[in-house]
Amino acid sequence: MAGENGEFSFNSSFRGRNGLPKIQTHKKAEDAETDKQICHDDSAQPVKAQTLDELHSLQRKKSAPTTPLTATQTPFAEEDRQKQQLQSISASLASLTRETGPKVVKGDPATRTAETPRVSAVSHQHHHFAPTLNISDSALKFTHILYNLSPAELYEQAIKYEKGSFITSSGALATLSGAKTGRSPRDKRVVKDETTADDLWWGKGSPNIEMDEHTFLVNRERAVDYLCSLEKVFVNDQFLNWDPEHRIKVRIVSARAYHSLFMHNMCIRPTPEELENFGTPDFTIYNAGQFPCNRYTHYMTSSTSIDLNLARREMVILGTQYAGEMKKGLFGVMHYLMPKRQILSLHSGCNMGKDGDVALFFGLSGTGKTTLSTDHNRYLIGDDEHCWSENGVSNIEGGCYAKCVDLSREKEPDIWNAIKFGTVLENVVFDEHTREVDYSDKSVTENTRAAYPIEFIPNAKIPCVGPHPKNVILLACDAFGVLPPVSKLSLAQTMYHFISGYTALVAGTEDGIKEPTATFSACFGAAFIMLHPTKYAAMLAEKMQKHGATGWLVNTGWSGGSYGSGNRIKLAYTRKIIDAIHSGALLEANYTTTEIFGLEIPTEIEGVPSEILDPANTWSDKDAYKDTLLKLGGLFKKNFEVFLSYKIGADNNLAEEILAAGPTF
Ligand SMILES: Nc1ncnc2c1ncn2[C@@H]1O[C@H](COP(=O)(O)OP(=O)(O)O)[C@@H](O)[C@H]1O
Ligand SMILES: C=C(OP(=O)(O)O)C(=O)O
Ligand SMILES: [Ca+2]
Ligand SMILES: [Mn+2]
Repeated sequence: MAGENGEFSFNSSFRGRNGLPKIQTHKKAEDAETDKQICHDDSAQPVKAQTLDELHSLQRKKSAPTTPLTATQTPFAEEDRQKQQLQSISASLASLTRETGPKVVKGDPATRTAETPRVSAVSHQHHHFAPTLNISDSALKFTHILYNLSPAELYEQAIKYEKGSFITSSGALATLSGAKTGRSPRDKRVVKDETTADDLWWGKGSPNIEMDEHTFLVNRERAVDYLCSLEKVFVNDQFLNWDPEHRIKVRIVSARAYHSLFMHNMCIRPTPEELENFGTPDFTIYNAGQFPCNRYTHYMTSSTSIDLNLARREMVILGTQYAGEMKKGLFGVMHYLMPKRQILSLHSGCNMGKDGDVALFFGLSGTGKTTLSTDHNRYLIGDDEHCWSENGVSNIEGGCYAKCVDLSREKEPDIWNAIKFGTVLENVVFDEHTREVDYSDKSVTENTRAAYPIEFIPNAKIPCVGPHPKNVILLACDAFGVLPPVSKLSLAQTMYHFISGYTALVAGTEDGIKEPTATFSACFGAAFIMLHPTKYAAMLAEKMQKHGATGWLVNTGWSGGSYGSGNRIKLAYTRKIIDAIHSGALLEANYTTTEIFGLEIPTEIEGVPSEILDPANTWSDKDAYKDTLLKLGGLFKKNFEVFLSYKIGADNNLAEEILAAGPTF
């Protein structure tokens, strides 16, 4: 109701002429009876606290011990275990040139009591080396360790201490990744030593830019010194790979709650029991994100450096806070460790039908792995990184990392609904007051992202493992608009397109890409593979043959013209195409063969207009179509030249067949 001065208020009639009604302090006699039925403020038990501090201390209680103490486990054993854990963290953070590990203590420095923290766990380590004169200042201070905090605790840390952290209307934690909003592949370095010199893929086309051991140690020291100089660091101990036989233990040391929550979501979360018995990690990341590398350091070409040392089983991150760097960095490690065990690592999404039919979705960034593997009618095994072993497929990760640009509830409901409490939302724009996210707003970056635990998808398959794949779908986002929406591939064609790894890089995921650019990225993930592409290709061919998987090429890119004149194929059509692959219907369809690429294309698919199945039909300018087709064919041929001299598999027949499976003209 509007008041005299036009101001708006509720219930203005409730107010007396002179403002608020008077409070009655004396009970009237007739009120006494009804009074007994009214629950009074003081009728409940008083709280068992004498002071406000005491009251607050009642609010929180320690988690119950997760592993019941057995006869052989005394409380002292528990203390020993805690000691070992802190010693292990201290060792992880050790300077390589001064004292051993720093004095670490668990807990938030903001909530510590006035007395000196108890560090019995670690300080005795220093005593092996009698107190020396060259002890440094850093040895005198404590580094507080925030160890495997829960999402709720990480939210509080982020909101209290990290600028740009906010809770959105759906409960997700919005955060900014800083100056870098995508990966920096040109700043990745790998230590070349006696082993890796022979094992890894180096040179033209390889993502492995070399650095020497010494320079790695320089950067490691820089990162560790930075982290130890902080009052507190976050430590996550987690797993990679849902295949229990080939599980890898990873430790992530980072400076930001954002990074800790991101990895909490993306890696496999240990149960409390698994965490108690975690022991020594197999691999450690030092993420000193906001701290740059030194450009006077050998091999450094910018202020960003992501350094991998396989012998030390360590990775150092300097000068980028983009969290995807950690996830994809570990993926690189798996691309080395798994093939050594005869397990194929895959840059693919993966899902499974009700009848147990598994499909893999290979593709570079932005081609649809996450979108298409998240399918309401199928079980999600994972959206991005998998292993294919003798046991079948397993997800490497414990979460998904979805693009949010133009995200819509209607088109991608499962991803939309996964953006809730616990999810990290990177670089999105939201309303200051309502905290509603505007997914169409690209003011910060095109590469807005959501990282959530896989169980936020309702039909996730937990544990994230499945039988051998039936369909291998290669996704390409063709910005030229000449690749058919779907083609059935022979094994040789599958290998040809797998090794080629064609797509158009769309703006966002990699730093510096502003408009779609044709790229070839071997194995649909050259930025992450460690061995020569033919090693992975040979393993894929062997596995597909052995398990009778069918290969498909799906263009999720343009139709009816190139980028600029045509349009991106409707997601609804791509989903229908994928449905027909899963159901087996597409295997039964009639096919014709295209010119130049020699691709077999179906004439009909339920729910998809037949005329779009052959791109030749969709271009109004037929000459432009042919020219563009030849242009792309030429790019494929040129790209494949470097692979001509390589042998694939045991005999060389496959290599010849593969070459013949490419464009011919
Ligand atoms: N026809 C289509 N098929 C797949 N994705 C599409 C299609 N049209 C538009 N998109 C959009 O393209 C993006 C695909 O990205 P994403 O699934 O995250 O790729 P990846 O996981 O391979 O990096 C999503 O934002 C999706 O909404
Ligand atoms: C995290 C990434 O994955 P994708 O874009 O393939 O989902 C990335 O490439 O940085
Ligand atoms: Ca993805
Ligand atoms: Mn990916």
